[in-house]
Amino acid sequence: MTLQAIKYENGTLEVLDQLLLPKESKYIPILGVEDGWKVINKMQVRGAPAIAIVGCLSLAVEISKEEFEKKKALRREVEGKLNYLISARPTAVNMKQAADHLISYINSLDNDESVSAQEMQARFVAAIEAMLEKDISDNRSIGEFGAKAVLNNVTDGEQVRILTHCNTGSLATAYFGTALGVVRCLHSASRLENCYFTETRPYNQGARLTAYELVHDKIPSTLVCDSTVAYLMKTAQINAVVVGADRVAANGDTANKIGTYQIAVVARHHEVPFYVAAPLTSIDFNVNTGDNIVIEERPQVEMTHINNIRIASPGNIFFFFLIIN
Ligand SMILES: CSC[C@@H](O)[C@@H](O)C(=O)COP(=O)(O)O
Repeated sequence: MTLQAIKYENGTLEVLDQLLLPKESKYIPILGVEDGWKVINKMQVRGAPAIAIVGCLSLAVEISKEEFEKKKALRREVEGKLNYLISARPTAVNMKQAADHLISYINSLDNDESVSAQEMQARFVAAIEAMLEKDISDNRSIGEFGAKAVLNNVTDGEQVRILTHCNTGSLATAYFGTALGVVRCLHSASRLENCYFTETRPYNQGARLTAYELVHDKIPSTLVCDSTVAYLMKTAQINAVVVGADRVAANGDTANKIGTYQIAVVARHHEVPFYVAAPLTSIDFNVNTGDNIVIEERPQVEMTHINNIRIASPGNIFFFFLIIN
């Protein structure tokens, strides 16, 4: 059975509610942009590439239902709604890149006098639908390149131990994944001894989602506490750390799930190669360095509660770790 977090067919969209996983597999119908914005903002769908795909597909669903007599009206609606979707989660750049690309595409269709309003609508929806296929083929390439890069540092035939953080698999993308795609490729080449993955507080994308995917694919793996990473590197002979990215600045600085930085520092200390596996759509050439990446601030309840049960002592505490991306 294939793990399918995004189900789209002929203008109908459903997404797997990732907040309920692994306890429950429930799909949420997305009837338009407002629903798309909500599932992204509430993190029912998450992972930078999946955010962009679901955001854009929610727009495809909405405009497929409408009739446009004037091309300008379609262009205006598309532009406004894409800009709105970007605001759902600011750090992941993929939605912004997709919006820029689609806005310039719709402008070119608008300027082309041989294209009717109906044709413009159909072509625009087809361009969004193509994003799904493109993401899957990009992920497979990332997986292959990444596996090769990791294996370049080890002797012929040696099996490797990988550490990853957060969830970067089928649930975070259209399918296959970025960093987890590298793990999948190493496993199918019979070169993976074990994939260690962090629980990834506060939202436990590792414990809930990466665990779910690795068990599903029968990939040898071990869940570790976030605070185990330094000890693991000292004792478990990790061959490489592979993580995803929410946004990569022009100089290579990378923003990813909170905790990624400390893993990178520890990897450097232990001389373990550290790889960021990401598609070109995660690179933001408009931002020179990581200092200029807008970091998302999440509600403190995501840290103080698990499944609506308070785990932090109540009181007037200043919660420093509000920033989780
Ligand atoms: C292929 S997913 C890339 C990143 O988005 C991923 O590494 C990550 O940190 C996801 O964080 P999330 O906050 O769950 O959206």
